[in-house]
Amino acid sequence: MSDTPPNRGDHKIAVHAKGIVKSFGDGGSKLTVLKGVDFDARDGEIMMLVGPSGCGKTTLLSILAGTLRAEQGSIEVFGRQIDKLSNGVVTKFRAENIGFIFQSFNLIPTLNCAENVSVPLLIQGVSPRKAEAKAREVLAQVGLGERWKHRPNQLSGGQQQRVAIARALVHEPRLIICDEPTAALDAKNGALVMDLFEKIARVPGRCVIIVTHDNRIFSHADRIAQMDDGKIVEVHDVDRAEPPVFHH
Ligand SMILES: Nc1ncnc2c1ncn2[C@@H]1O[C@H](COP(=O)(O)OP(=O)(O)OP(=O)(O)O)[C@@H](O)[C@H]1O
Repeated sequence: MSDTPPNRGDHKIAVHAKGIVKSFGDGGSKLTVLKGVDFDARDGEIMMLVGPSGCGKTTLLSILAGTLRAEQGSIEVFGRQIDKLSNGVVTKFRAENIGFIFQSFNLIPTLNCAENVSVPLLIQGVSPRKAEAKAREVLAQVGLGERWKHRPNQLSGGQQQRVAIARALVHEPRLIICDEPTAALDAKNGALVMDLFEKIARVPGRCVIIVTHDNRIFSHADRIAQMDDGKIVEVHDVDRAEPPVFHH
């Protein structure tokens, strides 16, 4: 696509969210989860988002990915203001530009791994044969080359998580948004996946945003935003040699 990320200060900004407010429910049961979130992620970086359970991280990710609408605030993704787009246009924008890895994997149980991973390519009109070949290539990159014919229920939780990661990466989206991508992974596979994210994020025009509680992966971040009670309270630059420790 032709949108160019805007420059802010010395950095190109891939994602710029300002004043995001989001509530669930109404009347007496109304819960305001995001209370004016300002959040930036730069072009070419891995940005992590941490914070206590229930502080609004997943809600913010869903709004950045355009799967949930904010009540107030603006969101630019690679220079495109997605909060102003109609549902249909946002869905198309997401399909072309965003890979979303959900906490719950959301794999289709009746499809095998390669078919699951092919879905974003098929949506873009790639032929099934080409889509499956590309899907198998990406499955091999996440260490599941031999398992492409398995159905999700024939895989462990960690293997399913890697299939979900392959599906989010297969169409080479510019923005990858991940909710706890390493939660079900052992150290070896967690490192494999993070290496892959690093390769992706470092390419200009790309960006990876990760919500995580996994302090084993903090050293892979360029910056870490800390969230509390519906707001970003601090943003740290990461010292690779001495990644920060957060307590939840
Ligand atoms: N669809 C919804 N309807 C009502 N309440 C919701 C909905 N989605 C989230 N919430 C509430 O919003 C709050 C924030 O949830 P969210 O999932 O964003 O938190 P989180 O920081 O990602 O938590 P965790 O680290 O436990 O995943 C929680 O109190 C949750 O119960």
